[in-house]
Amino acid sequence: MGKHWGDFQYEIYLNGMTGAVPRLPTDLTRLEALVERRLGPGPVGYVAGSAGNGSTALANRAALDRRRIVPRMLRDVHERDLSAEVLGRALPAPLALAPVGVLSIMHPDAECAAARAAAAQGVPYILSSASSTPMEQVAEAMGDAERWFQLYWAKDREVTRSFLDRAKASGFGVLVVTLDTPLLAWRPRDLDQAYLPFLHGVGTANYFTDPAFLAGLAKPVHEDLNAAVLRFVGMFADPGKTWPDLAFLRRHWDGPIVLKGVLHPDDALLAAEAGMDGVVVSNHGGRQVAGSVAAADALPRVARAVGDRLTVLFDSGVRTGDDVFKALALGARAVLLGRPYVYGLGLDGQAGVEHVIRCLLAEFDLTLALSGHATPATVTASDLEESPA
Ligand SMILES: Cc1cc2nc3c(=O)[nH]c(=O)nc-3n(C[C@H](O)[C@H](O)[C@H](O)COP(=O)(O)O)c2cc1C
Ligand SMILES: CCCCC(=O)C(=O)O
Repeated sequence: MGKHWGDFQYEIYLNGMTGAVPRLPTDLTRLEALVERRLGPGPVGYVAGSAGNGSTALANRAALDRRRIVPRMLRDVHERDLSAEVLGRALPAPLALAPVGVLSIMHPDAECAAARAAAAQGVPYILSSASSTPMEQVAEAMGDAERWFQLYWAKDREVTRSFLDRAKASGFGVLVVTLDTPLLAWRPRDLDQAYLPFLHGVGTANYFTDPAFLAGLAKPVHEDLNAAVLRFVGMFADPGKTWPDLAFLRRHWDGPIVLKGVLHPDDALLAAEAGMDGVVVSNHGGRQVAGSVAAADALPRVARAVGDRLTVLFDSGVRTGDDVFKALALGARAVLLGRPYVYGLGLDGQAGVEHVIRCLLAEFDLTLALSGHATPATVTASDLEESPA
């Protein structure tokens, strides 16, 4: 039997009774305001911000809020097991930390702290290509814990191939290829603050330590940072890529490949035909296409289209345990969590990320039980109803 994540609530109550109040709020939607007070509008604006007027991020929330759980009673939820099999891996819960770049703007221990927190809780950590720490260092911080690598599919084939080789050698088992960021979207909050970390060489660590990337520079990075940044900006992604190009990745990666940023059912079918193992139904947390379909609205259509052919994962807007429940009911096998863990990192480093993971899974465990389920596997579409708009 798995551990009961919900028991975390008693730990918090007992700590509180002995005078040790929890350091961070347990309602994760309160973290953003706290971290903004601590770190200021530039970094937090970058994390919290989204594309255009923010309509997609709002739609992500609305699509989850509109769906309501219809709890069932008297179904023996005394013993519960949150574990889930995802891409051949036994996970303690249907959760992974989403790939988020440039974490050094939140905390000096950056990706290593987030990765250690994920490892301590047994949750897979997905390292961004755009991390502020080289992948080898993050891997070392994680011991043998479950880690996945997110690829920004570079224009330069040699850099892509080198990233895959390095990720493999560093023990990353699943490749997550992000498709929705061939260009950076129009992001007014960052534009108005003139804040883009990459232009200062932040979030470029994997590139600036890569032999294939460095081979394209006339001078070492420390002698001409501008040239290095320009090379990064010009090649980190490739708007010219099309579906047949996936054959290259399939040839060079033995493990599971998951395509992140799929919203149209036809794209999910193309992913299956290209020999991929899964998709993440995601609109990048509303950061790419303003006016896009909400991720939770796209999810059931994608899940229905692919059936058992692909593993369907979900992110964009998950903030609570009931959101995790709803995503599973809409057809996801597991969810990725983005901004909340980044705020936890900004507020309290590794401990802050662990706090966020434990709160989310405690709330999920209790929601599951109180809705009549002892395991995520029994949650289906019939557990939800859509409230009238
Ligand atoms: C600051 C920030 C940086 C991100 N960087 C990446 C990245 O490097 N690669 C990627 O695939 N997704 C990236 N994402 C998107 C997340 O992986 C994820 O899709 C999104 O945050 C999920 O939405 P949520 O924040 O509402 O949970 C980033 C998101 C944020 C907020
Ligand atoms: C250069 C890639 C940007 C990182 C990212 O994915 C985001 O800010 O959403």
